[in-house]
Amino acid sequence: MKLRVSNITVRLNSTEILKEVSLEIHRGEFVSLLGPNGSGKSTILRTIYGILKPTGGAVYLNGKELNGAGFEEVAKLIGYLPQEQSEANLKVLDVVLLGRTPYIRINPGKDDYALAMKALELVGMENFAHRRFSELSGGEKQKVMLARIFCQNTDFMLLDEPTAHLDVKSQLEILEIVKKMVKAGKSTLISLHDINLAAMFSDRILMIRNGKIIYAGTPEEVIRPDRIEEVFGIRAEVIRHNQRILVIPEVVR
Ligand SMILES: Nc1ncnc2c1ncn2[C@@H]1O[C@H](COP(=O)(O)OP(=O)(O)OP(=O)(O)O)[C@@H](O)[C@H]1O
Repeated sequence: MKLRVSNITVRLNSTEILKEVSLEIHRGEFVSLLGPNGSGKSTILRTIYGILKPTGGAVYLNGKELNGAGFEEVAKLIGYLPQEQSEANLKVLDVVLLGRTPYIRINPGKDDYALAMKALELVGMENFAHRRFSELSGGEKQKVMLARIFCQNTDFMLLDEPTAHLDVKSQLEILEIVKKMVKAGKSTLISLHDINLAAMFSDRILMIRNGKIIYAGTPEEVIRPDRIEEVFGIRAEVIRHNQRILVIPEVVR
């Protein structure tokens, strides 16, 4: 399992949003994209999934170019959690079952329902199975959307801000689930805003600014005060505590 993004350039409305971005993700890797608002994190994820077409470069999964592959083929290999949640007027269980779409021929079978319920249990939302998705809170919706990705059971997960809307315990629980899946052989590329969470869970971090990956490496290599200042425009102290990296931003005046 290897995902290779080779020199992709993306132009939207004649503005160059991504500039020759290259990256690789291997089996069993948890890789985070860190960067300020508008730096291009979602655009990278959307381009890998094939929603946006690059004007230059290409995306390869296991050596095969993804551009041109059919939706079903891609959806069996890659699960994509978008930033915005669908407001579909469906029951929670049916939203999760959408993750089984690439595998379902006519109607979902017993196994599909069982996998969807298991995924809901994984995110602690099994009691919400028969509620309307549109009536849930932001965090509850986020967990249901994650359950959908988990029951899609792909080798590769693209997660755009999976912890947005979640309380601190849920943030840790969700990233723990993803980490466990990664340890079991899956891979993930995650866009995150919380530098401390990224440092805690990532094998590697890609720092992006103005549509370019400018630093890449382990959290120890990348999370440094000078780099945080360059990428985010803030001063921060970086401390090591109990083998963890903690970033303490200075108050911006
Ligand atoms: N369809 C579009 N047309 C023109 N510009 C676009 C379009 N979609 C996105 N952009 C711009 O591309 C840039 C990158 O957006 P993107 O959503 O990838 O950033 P991001 O790093 O994910 O930001 P955030 O942290 O705020 O989610 C932004 O400046 C955005 O305004």
